[in-house]
Amino acid sequence: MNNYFSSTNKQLPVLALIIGNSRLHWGLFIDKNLYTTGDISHLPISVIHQLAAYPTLDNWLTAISLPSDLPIAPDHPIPVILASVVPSQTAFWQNYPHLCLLTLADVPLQEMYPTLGIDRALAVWGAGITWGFPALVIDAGTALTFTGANAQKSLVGGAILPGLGLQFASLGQKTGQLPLLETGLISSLPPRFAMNTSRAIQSGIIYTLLAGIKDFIDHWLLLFPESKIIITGGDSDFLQKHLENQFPEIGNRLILEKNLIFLGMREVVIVNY
Ligand SMILES: Nc1ncnc2c1ncn2[C@@H]1O[C@H](COP(=O)(O)OP(=O)(O)O)[C@@H](O)[C@H]1O
Ligand SMILES: CC(C)(COP(=O)(O)O)[C@@H](O)C(=O)NCCC(=O)O
Ligand SMILES: [K+]
Repeated sequence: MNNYFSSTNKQLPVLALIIGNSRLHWGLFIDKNLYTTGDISHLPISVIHQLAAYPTLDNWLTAISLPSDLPIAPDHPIPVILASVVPSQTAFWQNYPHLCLLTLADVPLQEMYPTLGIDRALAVWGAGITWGFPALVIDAGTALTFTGANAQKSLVGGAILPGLGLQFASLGQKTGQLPLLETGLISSLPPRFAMNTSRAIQSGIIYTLLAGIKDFIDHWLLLFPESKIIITGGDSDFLQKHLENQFPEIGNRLILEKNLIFLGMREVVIVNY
């Protein structure tokens, strides 16, 4: 791990970046605490090269909308901890000074398989450390993933399926006459047996997704009845709200934590150095 992250610098600000398949999620740690977060589009390579050449706070202020009143000097270099599941994006960051690129080797979870996503490893580790093991994480991002760990802090495994937005996009893009719908525009659940095309798509995708999530949770709880279940990702508010309505006994035990992966990053890098 980069020397910058050694104990002498532990009071300094650190920017944590998670590169997902849809967006870049950033979180600024100051003094080991998550100070502020945001979600933005992937940064263009030109901006990343500029940041690598001048990695100072004032350059970061123009690249992402950090608060302007931070307790950090404008010429202070900002170290970056990066967790990426998009290799083409990871490559753009290789020359950033003070870069800490997280890999599975940084996560103390046992029995991981080599191609497990670093986001999933960090999320389930963060969940277990914060709420206790066993833990099941549901990450409702571009892909929707289930990732479980047992009381021995070993990966039990999980599942991957297209996320809510990707399910709408696949119907909108791969068919001749279905509209492209967006999750953000759905204010209420459709009738299950719908009488127009948009509501029929919403019904099909949302009710099968909610039922599928319930089924995975039921199976997990047969194995680990006392497990905590944490939901995160861009569609987590939407899914939690509707799971709560449809299946109150499951909805009520779901913990919603939008910053779950940052909690994992904090555990594996920030608090230990
Ligand atoms: N402003 C937004 N841009 C993109 N997706 C969004 C936005 N707000 C909510 N979402 C939802 O978030 C999902 C993507 O989740 P996110 O956790 O951001 O993905 P990833 O981590 O894979 O990049 C999409 O399915 C979409 O429905
Ligand atoms: C499953 C994922 C695509 C999820 O990514 P996301 O939806 O958060 O962008 C990512 O964790 C990944 O590429 N995983 C590698 C395969 C695996 O975890 O088994
Ligand atoms: K995800």
